[in-house]
Amino acid sequence: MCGILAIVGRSDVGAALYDGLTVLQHRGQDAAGIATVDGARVHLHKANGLVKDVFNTEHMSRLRGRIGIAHCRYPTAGSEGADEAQPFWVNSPFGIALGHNGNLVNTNLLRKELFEQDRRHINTGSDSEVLLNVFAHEMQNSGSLRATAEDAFRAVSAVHARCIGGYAVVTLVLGLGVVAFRDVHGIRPLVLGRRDSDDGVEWALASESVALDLLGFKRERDVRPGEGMIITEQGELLSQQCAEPKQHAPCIFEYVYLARPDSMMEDVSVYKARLRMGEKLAQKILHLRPDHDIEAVIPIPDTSRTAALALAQTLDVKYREGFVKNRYVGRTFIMPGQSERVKSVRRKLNAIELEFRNKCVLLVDDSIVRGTTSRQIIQMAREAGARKVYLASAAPPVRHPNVYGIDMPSAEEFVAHDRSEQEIEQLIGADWLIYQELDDLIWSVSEGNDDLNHFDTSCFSGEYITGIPTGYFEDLARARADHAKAARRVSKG
Ligand SMILES: O=P(O)(O)OC[C@H]1O[C@H](OP(=O)(O)OP(=O)(O)O)[C@H](O)[C@@H]1O
Ligand SMILES: NC(=O)CC[C@H](N)C(=O)O
Ligand SMILES: [Mg+2]
Repeated sequence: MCGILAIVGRSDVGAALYDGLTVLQHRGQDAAGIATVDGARVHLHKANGLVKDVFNTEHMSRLRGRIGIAHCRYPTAGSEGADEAQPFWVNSPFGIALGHNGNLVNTNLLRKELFEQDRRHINTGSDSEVLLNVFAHEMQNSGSLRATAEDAFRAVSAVHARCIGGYAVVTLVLGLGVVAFRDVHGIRPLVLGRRDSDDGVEWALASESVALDLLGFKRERDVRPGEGMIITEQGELLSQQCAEPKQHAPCIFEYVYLARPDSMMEDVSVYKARLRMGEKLAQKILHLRPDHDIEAVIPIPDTSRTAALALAQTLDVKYREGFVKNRYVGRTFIMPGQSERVKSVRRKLNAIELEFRNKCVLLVDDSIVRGTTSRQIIQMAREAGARKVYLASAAPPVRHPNVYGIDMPSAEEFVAHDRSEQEIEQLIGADWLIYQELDDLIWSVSEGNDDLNHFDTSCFSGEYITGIPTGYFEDLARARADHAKAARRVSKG
């Protein structure tokens, strides 16, 4: 779930794009990039690494211009290499740069079509490069000498007709401005913000509203599923629906784990949704064991904190910070390799013994995916002297791959794959394991917005709203399972 950002300002935007990326860092830790337009020139810098390591003063001084886009990457397709960092760039037609959050499921077919019909060469394994070339080809089809808004809306319509999957996209089109769009189901997020400066109105688009907050933009609204949005170089905002309305289905995992709690998505506060998840989970616990013996509720930092707090309050049990997080270690789940993830849990979290000794504790996590975190954390709680260790997950068991922008490609890697809850409980070594019900999770989010009642819940339910081409899951697992990534790293030396 990469982070994307675009700004059409009245003065240089390089520094603002950098700052905005730093608060989207939790969405992608592998690579980062910024592209700006400076007159008739595009300046682009991208590389592997965290935002703070990718850009130095010299790079920033070259990123001139009052229009730009930015990206931080968490790969879901192709390799982890620097050549697949974003924004991607094509010089024909017009000069177009693109940043993409999401994942396409018909990349192979598109790749073939681009080569055989559209005569375009794709240089990497990235689905985003394919998406850019579909958009560029459709822009080229217009035959215009200069890019127009009509051409761009037509190209967005064609992208919606050709591309299947999850995508929130920001592009820079030289001579026109920023063109942004979201897939027809609105699986991946994109929000618009406005800032009034002395020189006129300025616009920003971001994966999460937290980036708008930081930069002083007021959140206006989410980009609609299937909508095309253009902010011209002159700062005019144009919008058009570029696809027939389909079932709106934002990714529910954004609310569980991906997004920052201080973000608003689809007019729902992520923080409040997580509080409701905690309340629902507590109700389930009280229903199953009205006379439970839980003495303390302890979150597994960071993301589960909010849900754990509400859970403790609803249970009327003490909330305790039993694990301290090393603030210099990033998110473990979005690291590319399993051995790295395993090592990181220990490096990241340390137990405060006092909070565990002789106690019956309920640990809370937002989700259990591969079980990397829970297995180790339960063991740490026991080593710290806990009498009993229960574990509650604010999300239901993850049993199916995610194909829309979260790197969960292979069901066999999930601890819940082909296992009952009781078997998982045993495997991770918990005395009791409680999962959220899917209906309760859906309620927790939809309660924040009356118009929102459907979500992409594929990794819990196995239902894929876009339909999935035959053979896709097999290809995905073959290309992106942990062992495949490890083999790629070895062969690269
Ligand atoms: O079952 P697993 O495969 O371990 O995945 C789930 C864990 O990974 C995430 O934490 P992460 O460390 O990535 O980020 P956080 O600090 O935001 O909680 C998530 O919050 C769970 O704790
Ligand atoms: N997580 C994402 O949004 C990934 C974007 C794109 N599929 C890539 O791999 O770069
Ligand atoms: Mg976590």
